Amino acid sequence: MTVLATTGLVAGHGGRPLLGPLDLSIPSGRFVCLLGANGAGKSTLIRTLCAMQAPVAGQVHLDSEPIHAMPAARRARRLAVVLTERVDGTLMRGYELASMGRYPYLGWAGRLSPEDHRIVHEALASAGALSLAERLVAEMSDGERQKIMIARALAQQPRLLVLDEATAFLDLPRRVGTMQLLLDLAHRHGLAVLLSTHDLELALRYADELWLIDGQRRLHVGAPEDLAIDGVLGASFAADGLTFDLERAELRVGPAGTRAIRLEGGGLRASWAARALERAGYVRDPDAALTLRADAAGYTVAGEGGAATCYPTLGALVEALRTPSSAAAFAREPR
Ligand SMILES: Nc1ncnc2c1ncn2[C@@H]1O[C@H](COP(=O)(O)OP(=O)(O)OP(=O)(O)O)[C@@H](O)[C@H]1O
Repeated sequence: MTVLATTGLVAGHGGRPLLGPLDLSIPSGRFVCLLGANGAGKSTLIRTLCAMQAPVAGQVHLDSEPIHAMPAARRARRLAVVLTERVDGTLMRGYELASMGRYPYLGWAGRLSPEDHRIVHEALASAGALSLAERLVAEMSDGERQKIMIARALAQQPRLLVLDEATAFLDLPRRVGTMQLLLDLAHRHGLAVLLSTHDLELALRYADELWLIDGQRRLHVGAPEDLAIDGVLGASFAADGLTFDLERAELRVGPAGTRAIRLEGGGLRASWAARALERAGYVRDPDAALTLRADAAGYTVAGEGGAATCYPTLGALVEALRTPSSAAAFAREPR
């Protein structure tokens, strides 16, 4: 079921178009990641989708209702937004801040019912923030505060959860944890989730769908794997001098290596040896005269003539390959 839909949406500032026209949609249960370079227009699009700014043209519908005309309280019961901006009310404790998510549901007295408290508790648990309930928000780390903000958003019981660079200040384990949480919220709880991020590799791994803004401010939509195979990902990053490695699903600075080497062996040692070779400026070529054998004995480099040198670690191998004298010696091995 479609939660968010746009028709002919043009997003921009002061009547000047930046992106669009866009026909986008997010059904319930889908986790979408919005990617694009600095200044591509991610925040502009997110703010427009969430009715925080007016569209230059077109419409945004939330549950089939035009979002820009929706009364704020009703919108807040369906849409929760997590921004990177610092929160006010830092004298609050975690529980109090999370419970603000219930405000759109409270009557004139503004009292939380036992049911509201249960929902706040559940939201804190889902966001992995129960242990932060009694902590002062002012004394929380960025990552801890982010968890409370996600708990507050969940306490709103939204159908659509939108996060603008919500993982930006988190360390890697917490970024991975947040991505997993967002995926679970979509797949297990049926939320439609939209996250803008610069984290390409995590987005590739976790998103059901990518919205990718390229250098010409065109928006490409598709499953991460389809955008990779179609070359859209590669083309989008080429302008920044980056190469998208299709085999390994990651970005690389500059072109692939120039010296050819044949890699023998299997398992973990060989796959990590492949990475190390790339770092040392080598490309794998099954017909190359130079060979690296990765096995339990170590990493053995040999020219066609048979003279071989064994290195105990990949660090030692890369160092040798990078040293001009030994690289030249390998190259001189008789063919
Ligand atoms: N209030 C504003 N008025 C006019 N132009 C703006 C305004 N806010 C942003 N812009 C411009 O719109 C463009 C897109 O900005 P936006 O913040 O949407 O990009 P972004 O993709 O979120 O970037 P970043 O990754 O750096 O956060 C930029 O050129 C920016 O200067």
